[in-house]
Amino acid sequence: MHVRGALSLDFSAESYTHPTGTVDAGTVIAWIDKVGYAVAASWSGSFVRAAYVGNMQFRHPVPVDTRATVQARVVYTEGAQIHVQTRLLLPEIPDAEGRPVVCTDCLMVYTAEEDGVPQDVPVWEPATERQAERARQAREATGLRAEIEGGMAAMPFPDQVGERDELVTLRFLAGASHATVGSTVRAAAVMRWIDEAAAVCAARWSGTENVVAAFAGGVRFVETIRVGEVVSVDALLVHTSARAMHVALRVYAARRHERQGRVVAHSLAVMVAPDDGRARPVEQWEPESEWAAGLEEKAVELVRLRSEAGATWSSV
Ligand SMILES: CC(=O)SCCNC(=O)CCNC(=O)[C@H](O)C(C)(C)COP(=O)(O)OP(=O)(O)OC[C@H]1O[C@@H](n2cnc3c(N)ncnc32)[C@H](O)[C@@H]1OP(=O)(O)O
Repeated sequence: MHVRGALSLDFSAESYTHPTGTVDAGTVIAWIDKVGYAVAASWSGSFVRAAYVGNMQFRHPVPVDTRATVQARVVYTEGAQIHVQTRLLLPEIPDAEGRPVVCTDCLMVYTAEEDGVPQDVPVWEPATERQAERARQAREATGLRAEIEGGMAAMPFPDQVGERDELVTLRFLAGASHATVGSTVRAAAVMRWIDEAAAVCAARWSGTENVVAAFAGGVRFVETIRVGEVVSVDALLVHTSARAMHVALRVYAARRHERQGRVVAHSLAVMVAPDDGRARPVEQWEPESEWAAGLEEKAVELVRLRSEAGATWSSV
């Protein structure tokens, strides 16, 4: 049955493009964005742009050559914004209750635009109690998100790091294959670059090639990136717990003849080195300067706030 404002699509990754046997977070996010985008665009009847990609707890790996279903539905609208709840499940793999295992879920916020100008969208009217509850949660999450975003923007990245600090910068050229309508780069492409930079940073620190994202703390897109621009992603290790690495991420874009990039997005990720399906212990990192200690404290608090926001969201 077709429900307006909702869509479900199936995906599968092949083993020759994913030699580790499981699907990377960048690909998973690209699938989720495809379905979320389609739902938001069909709801608004216009072009939409991702303004925010919510927190994702990656609870279960997605194996290659296995059907993965992404479901998305509108849960709230406000002016030009469309809030879309998404989740990825594996119909062929049952959880403890015999239902398809849910690998991750996430809230996406899209803005409807016409020639770069935000356009109000038809109002989403909840028809059931559960829909009303989800709309209420989305409305409330807006306030918490603003608090988190303020904290992210205030996180100072250092100009220079110490010897024991792990800072990785990856650079990409935004190409036509990364673009959406209007020659700006898709959210999913930025998310993939962020995941790749976080993975290299965590791999270097842990000394193991196989690292995966256990948690991706939402991405706030501050500005658009245009095709042809040079995109740099800074990934900085800011905290270790016994088995996990917190990585702060900042994305810059610059026209190719410019040296100084502008900040276009920021995020936080929790990476682990899995061994037989469980995270294994990692070497501990200690902040060696005042700024590093400040950054660590802030990052841990933000990941906690973000995890809480995600947990509240997924409980309905
Ligand atoms: C949908 C997708 O799968 S996208 C693809 C990319 N990601 C993946 O494939 C990962 C899929 N998930 C998995 O395979 C498993 O959940 C694993 C390997 C990540 C983790 O397995 P477990 O060891 O059982 O997970 P567990 O919940 O104990 O967490 C491991 C560590 O990460 C930390 N961690 C996980 N999520 C968070 C979070 N949101 N905030 C802070 N720390 C976190 C835990 O605290 C723990 O560290 P600690 O022991 O130092 O406290």
